[in-house]
Amino acid sequence: MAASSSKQLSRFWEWGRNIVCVGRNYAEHAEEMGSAPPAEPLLFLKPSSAYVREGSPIVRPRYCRTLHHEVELGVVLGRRARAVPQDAAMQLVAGYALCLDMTARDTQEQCKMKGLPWTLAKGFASSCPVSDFVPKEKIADPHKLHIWLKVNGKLRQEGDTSSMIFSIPYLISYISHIFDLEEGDLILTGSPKGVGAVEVDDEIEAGIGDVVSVRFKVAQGTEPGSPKGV
Ligand SMILES: O=C(O)/C=C/C(=O)CC(=O)C(=O)O
Ligand SMILES: [Mg+2]
Repeated sequence: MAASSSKQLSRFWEWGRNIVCVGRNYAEHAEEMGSAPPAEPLLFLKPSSAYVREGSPIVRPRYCRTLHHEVELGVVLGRRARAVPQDAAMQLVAGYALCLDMTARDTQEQCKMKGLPWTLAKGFASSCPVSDFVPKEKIADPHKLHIWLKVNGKLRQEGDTSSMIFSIPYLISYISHIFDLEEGDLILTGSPKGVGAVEVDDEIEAGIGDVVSVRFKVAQGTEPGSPKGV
């Protein structure tokens, strides 16, 4: 199948595509979480309904008391990838996006203690805010990007993608040997250190250098029927 053009992929989040997340891909973030850096990529998924765009709020689920920000570089696939060797992986990339891996940290701690998957902590509605699509031609080297995040104007997180434990071609190749990646899929490549809590009415601003930035407000979820099992 031919690769999609940047124009076709500019609204990748509307396609209902997969969101594949990489955890503990920065040693200093693994350390701040009290976790060891992984020997192999740690993967989890968010549902495509987790996407949220500027103009809509990030909604803290009712079952969450400690909602954390994680700023991450997102990689958007331009075509299907199955068992791709590392040296061919970058040809499948269409572009990038600034992404937030919003995390119900208290729920995640409960899940970790009970040996449960992280879905409730990582996959709730609006847990994946994304920026505009950045075509790959605009990024000279995705492993030399400064990603940053402010809360109410105060710098909370910054990191350089050169510090990733597993590179983008390694991740694409690794994931594509487990399941097919599809055109429009998004890979969140992990958070640098400095994750922290946000409160209702806070404003998050985050970006990739001066290439792209986004702003989101935090709101309280009001849906009844919150999970009680965690
Ligand atoms: O190690 C932990 O307790 C938590 C790790 C994460 O939440 C993983 C990520 O999402 C990440 O590193 O970006
Ligand atoms: Mg993350």
